[in-house]
Amino acid sequence: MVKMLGRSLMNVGLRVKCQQLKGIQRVTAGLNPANYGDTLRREAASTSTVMGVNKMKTMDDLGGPSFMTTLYWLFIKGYFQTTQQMQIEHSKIYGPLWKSKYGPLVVVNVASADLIEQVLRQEGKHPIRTDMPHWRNYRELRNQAHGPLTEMGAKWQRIRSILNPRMLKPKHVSSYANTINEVVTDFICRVNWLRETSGQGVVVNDLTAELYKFAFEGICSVLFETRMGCMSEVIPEKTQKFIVSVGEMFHLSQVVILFPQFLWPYLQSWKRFVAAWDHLFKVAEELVNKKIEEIQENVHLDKDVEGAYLTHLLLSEQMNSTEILGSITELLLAGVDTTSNTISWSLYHLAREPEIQEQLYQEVISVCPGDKVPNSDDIAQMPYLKAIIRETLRLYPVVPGNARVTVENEIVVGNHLFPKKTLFHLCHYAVSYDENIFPNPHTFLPERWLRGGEDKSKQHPFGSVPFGFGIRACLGRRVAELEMYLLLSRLIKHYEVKPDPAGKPVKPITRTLLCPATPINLQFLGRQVKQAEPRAKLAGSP
Ligand code: HEM
Repeated sequence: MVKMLGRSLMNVGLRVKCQQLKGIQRVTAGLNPANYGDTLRREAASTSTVMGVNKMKTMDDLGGPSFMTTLYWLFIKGYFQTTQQMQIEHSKIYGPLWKSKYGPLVVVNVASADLIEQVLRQEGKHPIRTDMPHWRNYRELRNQAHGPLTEMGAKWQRIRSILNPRMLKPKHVSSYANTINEVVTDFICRVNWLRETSGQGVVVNDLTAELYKFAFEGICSVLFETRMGCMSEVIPEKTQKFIVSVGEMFHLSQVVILFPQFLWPYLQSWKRFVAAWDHLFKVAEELVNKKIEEIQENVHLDKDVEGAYLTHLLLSEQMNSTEILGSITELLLAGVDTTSNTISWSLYHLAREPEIQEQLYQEVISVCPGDKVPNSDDIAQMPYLKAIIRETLRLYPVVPGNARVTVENEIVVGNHLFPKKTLFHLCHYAVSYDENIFPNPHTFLPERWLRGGEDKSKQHPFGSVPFGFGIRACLGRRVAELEMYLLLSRLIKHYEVKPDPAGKPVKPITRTLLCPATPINLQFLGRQVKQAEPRAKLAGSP
């Protein structure tokens, strides 16, 4: 029966090898999460025998470091800032599934694509990442609403059903291209100004800090059709403080969580964490209120009320204003460090690998010759550009370790039965460097993502999932991709990037999100564009 199923699947063109028949059972069962779990359970029971009696392994049978050993790794061996690397080291010691203890909290670490797939396919109807007690505690303290990042259960599902359409549907997302392109144009002008004022020829220092401004400006233009002045020579203080607060909040997040909750009110880091959130909510509130006033004015003047994301949210009246504020704050916050860190790493590698950069340049000018500015349709014809972003996210997944708490059922993962409420840490960073899935894992090889490429056909669908999986996956994925494609294609069209001659290799660190440990400084050499784009004329030759 299974063989017949295998044959028919091959007949309809699915490339499934015969030895993966077990996989077929799971893939087909995976369409129904309940069956998927049952299949794993049967397999686990049939392979685990204790004194001749079938008995499934449990969490107690898992190895892993004690709390003291974990503290030793974090603070004596110095992995606190490089927990992504600790994933790799621990998986070498304990295998792909192990448990770690953080005080009373037990975390099950999962560091293989197969096992991550097993967890995610059993995540249930309302998946939960973690209960994020510190983020939730802030909202209770200030009486603020939860947004998509922090909400749970049916309430989360309701929020996503309201927020999803205009963030994820291709026709809506491509309508943001013009707005984003305006921000890109201003960024190119800013790069030109930075080169001129850096006093170091064509070097732009601390590119990531500049890209934070781009990303904030970009997400604000999508959500509010408002410009925040991030691209001007002097950045408004409030805007600059928002960007700093995002970084501060992510950084303090991983400090606060190490302490028991009753100690938080006495911690300096908790007070700073609260102050950072206060600023994020304050800026978002001002922007939401400004939009409400604009709409009211237009209604008063009997004008048509049209607009982008927030306008639709307000007009649809599906959420009250507190709920809108909770969601908008979380969207703004999620939109800053994510895209900017990714583009920083892409440019860092392109500067070091001129052949890859040249191939990208050729692709961009062949689709958009002369002064043509890429739009969404053009991007669809740039597979190499997309492969570069994909490969960047493999080497530097912004979320290096994701999580799931299984609240609905006990689940089977890797022949072990886990009770409800088990907290799984999905070690995406470690899996991204698995040489069985990605040969030469440390090499920046965009080709591996090209359709028809040898590597692509071998890849495991859960080998690199930078935007997460399933119904809880990244809400901003489509907007983030559009921003990154438009920016990278136009930057490379205008400039040849090269390493700073005085620069050193840059390594990643984890501050909840993966980011560069030291500033990325690059040279931006103007290309000889025959007909420059109007506002980017400033970006001339060096
Ligand atoms: C390179 C860019 C980005 C990457 C790699 C990224 C990655 C992720 C990942 C891994 C998750 C967790 C998904 C899961 O648990 O399965 C996530 C969630 C989320 N992201 Fe992104 N993200 C990016 C950009 C953005 C942007 C620009 C926005 C806002 C417009 C955004 C908004 C969100 C939100 C709201 C969630 C929570 C979704 C939920 O829990 O329902 N992200 N993102």
